[in-house]
Amino acid sequence: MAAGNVHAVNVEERIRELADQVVVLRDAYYRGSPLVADAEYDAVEDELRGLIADNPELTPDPNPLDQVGAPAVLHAPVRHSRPMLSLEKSTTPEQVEAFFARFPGQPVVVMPKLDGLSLALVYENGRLARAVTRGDGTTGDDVTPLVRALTAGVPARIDAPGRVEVRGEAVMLRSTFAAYNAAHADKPLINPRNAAAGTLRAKDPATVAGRDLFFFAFDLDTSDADSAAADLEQGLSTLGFSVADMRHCTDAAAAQEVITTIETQRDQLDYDLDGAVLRLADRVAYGAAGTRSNSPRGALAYKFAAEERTTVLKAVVWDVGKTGKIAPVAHLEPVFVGGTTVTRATLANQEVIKARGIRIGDVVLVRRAGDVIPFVAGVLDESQRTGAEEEIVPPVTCPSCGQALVEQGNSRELFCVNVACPAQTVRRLIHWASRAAADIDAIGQVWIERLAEAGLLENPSDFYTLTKEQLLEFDRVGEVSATRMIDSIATSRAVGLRRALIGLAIPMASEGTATRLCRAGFGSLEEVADAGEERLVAVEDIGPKVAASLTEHLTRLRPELERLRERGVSLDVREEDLPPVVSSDAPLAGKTVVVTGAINDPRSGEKVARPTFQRLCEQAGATTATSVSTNTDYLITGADVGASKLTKAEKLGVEVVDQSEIWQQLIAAKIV
Ligand SMILES: NC(=O)c1ccc[n+]([C@@H]2O[C@H](COP(=O)([O-])OP(=O)(O)OC[C@H]3O[C@@H](n4cnc5c(N)ncnc54)[C@H](O)[C@@H]3O)[C@@H](O)[C@H]2O)c1
Ligand SMILES: [Zn+2]
Repeated sequence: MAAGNVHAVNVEERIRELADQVVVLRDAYYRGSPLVADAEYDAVEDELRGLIADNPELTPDPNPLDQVGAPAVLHAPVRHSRPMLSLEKSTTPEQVEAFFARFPGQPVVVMPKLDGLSLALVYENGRLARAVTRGDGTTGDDVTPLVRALTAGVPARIDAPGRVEVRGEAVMLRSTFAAYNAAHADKPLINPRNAAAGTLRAKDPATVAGRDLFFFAFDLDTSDADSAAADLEQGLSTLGFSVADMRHCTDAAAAQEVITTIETQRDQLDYDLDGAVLRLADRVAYGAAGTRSNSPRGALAYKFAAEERTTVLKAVVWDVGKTGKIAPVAHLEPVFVGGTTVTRATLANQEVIKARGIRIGDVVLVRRAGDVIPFVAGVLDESQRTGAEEEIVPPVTCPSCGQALVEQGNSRELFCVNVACPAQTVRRLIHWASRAAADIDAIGQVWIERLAEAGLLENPSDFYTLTKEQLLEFDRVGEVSATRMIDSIATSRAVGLRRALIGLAIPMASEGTATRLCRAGFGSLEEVADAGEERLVAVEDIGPKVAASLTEHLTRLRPELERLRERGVSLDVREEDLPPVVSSDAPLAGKTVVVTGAINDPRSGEKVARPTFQRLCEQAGATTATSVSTNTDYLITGADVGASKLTKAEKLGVEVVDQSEIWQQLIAAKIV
């Protein structure tokens, strides 16, 4: 038999196999229970597309790649005025260049490819008439009541005559997703996209209460051509929509730069995105470019690395933390996700493991998005189980010291309360030496473990009795490294109140707590230990639980504080931990501000780091906060501000102030 024939038969079979897989995977996905991660589904599509391109005569009929993925059931079908399509995908700069080459001279907007579900909002004479899902692209589901109840960013009225159709993406913000899962450990959502789709599939809005969504607009169609601007972004924002973050570009190089910016800023955004979208900025030009079987010609998607992948859960190790919390850590078959290779992920606590039904040996979905540590989001396809999977059994005694564990809170978190627990001892020593605390940078984790094992370290104060001679007795320690270690310890004696408090790892006391105590006028760690709960709760943002924990643990640590003092360690407040001296005519006195966007000094044009600018605002009398709340007076905006922060400010009635205005005040007050 000729080799060519074997090949042909195999290719034909493979194409059929892949096409069948696409149908099955899409069906499960659009029913709300995906069987694989998106990246794995995309790989199936890519292989199929590649084989069909090389063997056009073997194109399956029907070809699933020419269809828009559709949900199985439609409750209230509505036909779209024009099809809602998929997007052509690209992954290389050459493909971006080819897109620009197709439309010479046309300006293009580049925006995030939001990961939610698309919606069409139809307005008739200024009133929201219908909100419809994409469905199979031709016919979608009418989800108006759910959208009205749960989706922010969908105005009930707009100022435009006739029929106006606005399309965009309904997403669950990452902050909403995290808050919802924290409050519903027994019913966690798997990821924001699935959560958004599931929410708008609900039959009864009551069952999805708290699952708030946000609508970002990216498409506009008007019956009356003159009723909105030709520029897409301008048209949408004039009508009052939160527009997907669009940047105008006139050539491929500029677009590529924006794509890179979106990808690098991805972790700081409050929504999931799986790529960037390029699209003709002019609405008439976009319409005139027309469509292919399932995608518009005037747009192109650029795909980013996946933030979710599936892999095998090999084992679960219960890890003892510095406060005695015993947390389940997933050991995984290495997997590339969120830009790095992940081998460990958190499983949160025993309630979450139970709710997600995870077993050892399962193929699990791992999610690493934003600055959140990787976590195991669940098991997608239970039919892959072989029967050899094992239950995850929480320990009843401490894996380090053997003492019986205690359970705390609704999530039944496990704690070892033995203050002499060796694992906790080592964790606490490592924490004391870490950058945010004493910063003993010449002694790494491995050395701390070794020194603790040798009986030389038990408490942080023991660092300060170590001698060069003791260190030289260890293998592979020479004169140079021993001297470096001792010098590094000596430098750390200046640690001071704020960082020493961080270093002592008191349960519930955060870095913010330490900062606030310094600013509230506490002069030393002993003063905090002696203050009593009443004086502590008087400090802004310190509640009764934190105050009780501080008092209890600092009382217990009293002898340790004495030892630290005796060994020359400063526990007094440091200049840098105090609020800046504010002059009487400070322009921002008494104001609470949030800074967002890119900050530049208008005099030099140079970029200014956000913490530096915040410090300047503080010197002008302001208190800085990280997120907009009802307490915020001003949202100070730099360049490229995301729509979600602005909308939130608007909702809460917070005044939005451009950075230029603040710079003028800083300059006038001679702060800069
Ligand atoms: N896990 C699975 O088993 C599985 C199965 C099927 C599909 N999927 C996933 O679903 C997607 C399928 O592709 P698709 O056709 O639904 O969408 P697509 O990736 O082709 O993109 C089209 C969609 O992008 C959205 N979008 C977001 N931001 C946009 C913007 N700024 N401008 C225009 N559109 C924007 C719109 O909702 C639009 O419908 C892929 O991400 C795929 O991985 C996964
Ligand atoms: Zn223990």
